[in-house]
This record gives sequence, C-alpha cells and structure tokens, in this order.
Amino acid sequence: MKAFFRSIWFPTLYSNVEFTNSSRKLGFFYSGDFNSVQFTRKSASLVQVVAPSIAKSKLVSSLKAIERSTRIVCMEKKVGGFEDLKSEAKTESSCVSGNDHLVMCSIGQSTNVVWHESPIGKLDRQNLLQQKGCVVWITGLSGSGKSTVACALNKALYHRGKLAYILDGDNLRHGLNCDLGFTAEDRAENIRRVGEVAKLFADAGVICIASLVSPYRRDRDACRTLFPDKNFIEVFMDVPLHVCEARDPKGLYKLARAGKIKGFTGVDDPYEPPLNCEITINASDGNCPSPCDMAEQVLSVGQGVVLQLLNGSPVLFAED
Ligand SMILES: Nc1ncnc2c1ncn2[C@@H]1O[C@H](COP(=O)(O)OS(=O)(=O)O)[C@@H](OP(=O)(O)O)[C@H]1O
Ligand SMILES: Nc1ncnc2c1ncn2[C@@H]1O[C@H](COP(=O)(O)OP(=O)(O)O)[C@@H](O)[C@H]1O
Repeated sequence: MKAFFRSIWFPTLYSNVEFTNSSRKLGFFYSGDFNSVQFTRKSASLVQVVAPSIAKSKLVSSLKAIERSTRIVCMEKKVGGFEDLKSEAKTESSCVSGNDHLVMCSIGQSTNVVWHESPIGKLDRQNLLQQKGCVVWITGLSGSGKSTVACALNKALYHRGKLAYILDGDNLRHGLNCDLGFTAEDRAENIRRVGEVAKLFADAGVICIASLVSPYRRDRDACRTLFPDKNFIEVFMDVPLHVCEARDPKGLYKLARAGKIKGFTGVDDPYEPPLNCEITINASDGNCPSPCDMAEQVLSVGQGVVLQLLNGSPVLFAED
C-alpha cells in the first residue's frame, strides 16, 4: 500500500495532485474529492515507477476500499510521542467537513497509515469480561517488591474472577525490549513501549499490571497521558534504598557497588518518586506489609473508586 501510493502514476491520473517537499509530513491527504488530493513525500528517492495499467487497477480498487470506509481518522505525530492517538485523530478529522473523508498521514516513520475501527469495541469487551480495562502501574527501586505485589494482585484479582495480566520490566527485556539498555533514553523508550502495550491490554478490557522501575517521572507521566479516562493507577513502592539493598535478591546492588554494573538505579542512577500517585505502599520504617496485604491495599483503593465511577475516577471493576 505504501509503495502503491508513492508511485508516480498518481498525478498522471488526477491532475490536481500537489507535491510538497516537506520531510516532516510523509503521508498524503485525501479529502473525499479527487480534485483535492494532496500527496506529500519525503524525498524524490521514494518515488517508484509502475506500469499505468497495473497502477490504474490498483488505484481504483484501493480508492474504492477507501471510499467504503465510513469513519476514518488520522493524525500526524512526532516520533516517540505519547499523545492519545484517537483523541488527536478526532481533532484532525473534525477539521475536515463531511462524513466520508479520509485523511492519511504519517506517524513517526509510519507513512500513509489510517486508523481502522473494529465493530467490537472496548465497551463490548468489558461487558463480556464484566470488568474495566485499566492499568495498575507499579514503580519503585529494584528489590522494592514490585513483582511481588504484581503477583499478589494478579492472584487476588483471579480469585475474584477478574482477568489481569502482568507486564514485568525484567520479563519484557527478554523479548519485546531486548534491544534496550539502561540509559535514560533507553529507559524512556522501554516505558513508552510498555505504556503502549498496557494501553492495548486496557483496551482489550484486561486489568494490566505493569511492574517496572520506571525511574523518571516524565516517562511515567507520559504513560499516564495515554489514559485520558483516568484508568491509570500509579502505585509507588516507597521502600528505602537500604532495605532494597539488604534484600538484593539478584545480587545486583552488590555488583553495582563494586562498579561492575554502571548506571544502577539508586546507586549511580536517579530514581524520581511520584508526586501525585494514587497509591503508596509504605515501608519507610523497613516494616513492609505482607504481599497479600499490599495487594489488598491496592484492591481496596480500586474498589473504593468503583463508587466514584460517575466522577470518572480510575476503576478496576465494572461491578462487584
Ligand atoms: N542499571 C540498572 N538499573 C536498574 N535495574 C537494572 C539495571 N540493570 C539491570 N537491571 C535489572 O533490570 C530490571 C529493571 O528493568 P525495567 O525495565 O523495569 O527498568 S526501567 O523501568 O527501564 O528503568 C531490574 O529488575 P527489578 O529488580 O525487578 O526491578 C533489575 O533486575
Ligand atoms: N512485603 C515484603 N516483605 C518482605 N520481603 C519482600 C516483600 N516484598 C518483596 N519482598 C522480597 O524482596 C525481594 C524483592 O522483591 P521483588 O518483588 O522481586 O522486587 P522488585 O520486583 O521490585 O525487584 C524478594 O526477595 C522478595 O521476596
């Protein structure tokens, strides 16, 4: 599809095609009227030659498919942006009059992309599961008990018949994020990706429990903006460094203190505690609640806010 729309036959079929050489806008724009098709491209090197007969048949079938779409949304986004795609898309599409307008655009390196709606939506899935899709984001130092709480919470939800899934930073670094290290930039990208995956889980109606060190406030806050419905519950494991270090279940603090791991959070890399998180699990005196109690603490807050559903507060359950 990308190559197809980049092909040079396009202007030969429709005369009012306007080319612009913006390297920022990489897509093209179709307003519902062939006479106002606007096609922007990154560079002349992207242009391909296609036999007119093949091109014409491809063009007609593709444009027919486009015209069959009843609601098409689109947006242009910066690489690494955290904005809510759909809400931004609505803004963009509202700029175009009429109902059957198609706006194709570019998001980061993805050119000529269009948002497709599914006939089964989040509400349908939530009704099916009898729960609300949301994200419980657990942040804290290594060894603070994030994974322990995540597992306890998962178990507690399971026994209440609620479907949850854990996204654990350590685990995701074995696959999806195995190309990332621990520089500030890599951590930001790590959090961004997990935020996006968490958003998909929440959209699926699942209670997504994300458990990551996520040391930078701006990265966590950026994730929060992905959830305009406020279904992002940030849990801070407020456990002092010396307690985490004394636990040191993987021996990483020891290695970091010995200089064998560089940029270890809490040792020679920063951790920025949340300023306005929904839940703080406090062990500042070194006395940590049991994993079960910690899970119940999260759940009691979650259940409490069910009552505030109409206020748009975060919600774990659709009904209890
Ligand atoms: N430099 C450095 N800093 C912090 N943590 C480190 C580091 N190197 C390896 N590890 C191990 O990786 C786990 C943290 O991964 P995350 O993806 O959660 O980190 S981050 O959110 O991107 O900061 C973390 O797991 P947890 O102990 O479960 O937190 C560590 O085991
Ligand atoms: N509430 C708690 N009380 C005592 N020890 C705990 C508690 N929660 C976790 N631990 C222990 O602390 C260590 C680190 O826990 P973990 O959940 O792996 O932390 P993180 O995921 O933040 O690295 C583990 O050995 C775990 O058994």
